[in-house]
Amino acid sequence: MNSSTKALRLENVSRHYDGVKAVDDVSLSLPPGETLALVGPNGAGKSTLIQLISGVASLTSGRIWLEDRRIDKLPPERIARLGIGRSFQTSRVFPALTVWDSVMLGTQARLLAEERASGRLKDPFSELFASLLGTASWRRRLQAQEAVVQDILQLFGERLWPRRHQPAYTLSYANRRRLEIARVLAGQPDYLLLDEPAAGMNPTETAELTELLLQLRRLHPQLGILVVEHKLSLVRQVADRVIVLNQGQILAEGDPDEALDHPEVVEAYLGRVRTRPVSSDAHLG
Ligand SMILES: Nc1ncnc2c1ncn2[C@@H]1O[C@H](COP(=O)(O)OP(=O)(O)OP(=O)(O)O)[C@@H](O)[C@H]1O
Repeated sequence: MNSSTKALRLENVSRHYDGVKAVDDVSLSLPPGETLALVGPNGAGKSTLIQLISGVASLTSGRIWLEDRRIDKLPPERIARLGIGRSFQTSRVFPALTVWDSVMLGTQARLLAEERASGRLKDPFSELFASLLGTASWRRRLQAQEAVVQDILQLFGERLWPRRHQPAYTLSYANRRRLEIARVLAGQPDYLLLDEPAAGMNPTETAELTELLLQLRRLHPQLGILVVEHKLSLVRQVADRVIVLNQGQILAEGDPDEALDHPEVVEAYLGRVRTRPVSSDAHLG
């Protein structure tokens, strides 16, 4: 979430699996500060696109850029250190770590990137000695990390803060999903990629998540968010722009109402042309 954020660009990106065109010649751009929602039926290629951007899957063809830097050949940890943080479709928290420690761990991505950029990257032994001796610089860094963790946990209201000393395995499903988002935010990414963050959440939890995303936008106006989501009430409230994927290709693009109510989109999902807008939480899957 630093001020020098650069645009994320996909140029003619494809990923094929044994003849299946999971993503087929997709070009898109996400500038800093924009929230872009990716919607489409099951199997449209949405998760694959997130896998490709985050380096978890490799491209069959095309290029991905962070401004003028090509990132599609980089491993996932390098991409994360460049400021692209992602959550997974199924929660990936470490069950035995406490909520606090899980989010603390998330602060490492940005820290490593900053130290590397400034040439102050510490080797593991000097790190260990600094922590054992409790040096002033080590204490300052710890305090800064703790302040980040506290701010992030408090974003989630009463959901995570009172549970900060509990191990993740004791959390409810919705809280584990919140924790995963908190851990990604702790890396202070410039881009946040969220894969179905509201999956499995009830309407109250979905409304809370919607409010959280709106609050994030207010607090971090430079943060670019790419959210894959089937729950259209959330999409309509948080997205500046929507891209509809179908069979790996872009079917429609525009502001939420324009894209979601496009007759071809409605027909692709519902098999008929509607005269009224797609209901707010129609499931496109
Ligand atoms: N690792 C893989 N190996 C083979 N096929 C894959 C792989 N990953 C994805 N696919 C195929 O690529 C297509 C797109 O899948 P993807 O998971 O990206 O869709 P999606 O839009 O995210 O769907 P959903 O909404 O159900 O999560 C599907 O046909 C899927 O079976």
